[in-house]
Amino acid sequence: MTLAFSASLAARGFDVTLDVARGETVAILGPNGAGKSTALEIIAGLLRPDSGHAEWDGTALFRLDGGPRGAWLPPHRRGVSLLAQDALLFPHLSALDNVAFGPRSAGVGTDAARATARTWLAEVEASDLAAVRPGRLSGGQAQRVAIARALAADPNLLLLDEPLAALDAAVAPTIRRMLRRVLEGRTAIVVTHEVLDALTLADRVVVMNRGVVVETGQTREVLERPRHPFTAELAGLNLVLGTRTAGGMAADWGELVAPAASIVRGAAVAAAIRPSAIEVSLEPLPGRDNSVPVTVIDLEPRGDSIRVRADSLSADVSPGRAAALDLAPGDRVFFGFDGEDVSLYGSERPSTLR
Ligand SMILES: Nc1ncnc2c1ncn2[C@@H]1O[C@H](COP(=O)(O)OP(=O)(O)OP(=O)(O)O)[C@@H](O)[C@H]1O
Repeated sequence: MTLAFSASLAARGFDVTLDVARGETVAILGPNGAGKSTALEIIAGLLRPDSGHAEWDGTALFRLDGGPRGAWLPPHRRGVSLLAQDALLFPHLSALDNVAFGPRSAGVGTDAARATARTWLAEVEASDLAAVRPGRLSGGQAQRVAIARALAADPNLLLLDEPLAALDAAVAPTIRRMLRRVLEGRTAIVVTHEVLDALTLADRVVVMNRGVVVETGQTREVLERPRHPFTAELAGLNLVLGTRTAGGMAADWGELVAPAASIVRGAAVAAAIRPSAIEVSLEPLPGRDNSVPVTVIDLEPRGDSIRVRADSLSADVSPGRAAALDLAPGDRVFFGFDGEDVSLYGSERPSTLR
């Protein structure tokens, strides 16, 4: 591991261990207040944890575990560049000089620093903005310049805190594509609460909630086969935990029909079901492999569909279907889906939860 990090900070309920390998992009995914920014601030050296240690390639960034070998490297000596959520550009400097600021601070001469800055502006497809002052940049343009500025410091480790959150929906995809290219082969941690960012930018994902890591692994594997209810919620999937039976699985609220030939009976299993695969009906659905009686808890508009949250599962229906069913909280209805709509897998992830 290139970065080995472990820290706790009681005031923020934060207790996290994570690693990043050289050339790897790791996404930290989680809701507001999960501790994602706290992790970046501690790694960058802006915040001191109560205890813990972090090493980069064997060199201590900090070691606060007591004893005589304590260490605390100041932020500018860590080789870490943090693009914070509120990355402000210097208003009185052109985009080029904003990007040249890092190399200049490191002692590089003006011309050489500007040459470096031009390279990084080109890297983020913003060469044409070199002479423009920040006040005249759009949100997307300013973010390109801020990313170039973070890269121009030539960090070993790049930390990006919600790099796409402040951007218009129309601009985010082009910046996301640019970031994907820029991050290729770089060692980086990207904080996000968007599953799409994790899927497009990260090799591995660390899911956090309330200051702790709840799940980690290869991005696609974690998001398609969540083991933790919280990850399933982020991924927009129903997660059912239970035990493998002959025909599928036993959940605490009943039996689910699902194919999964390779999992032995009695094993702890998880099932993921897309809400859009579930049919909602006022009557039992004998034609479907599964017809689960549920109680509606609430209805929530989601894009062009309505999410029907029930006690055990959630289903997405069209607004027309929701109106036809005249659904309301407390209603008893049936959720129908077939075995082939259920993705069944072992619920343990022993090797990747590090
Ligand atoms: N400056 C601060 N002083 C004290 N507590 C803080 C401070 N900043 C954050 N916290 C608390 O620390 C916890 C973790 O917050 P943090 O900002 O790291 O979460 P986050 O996952 O980055 O959330 P967001 O997505 O909202 O940025 C929260 O309980 C938060 O209230």
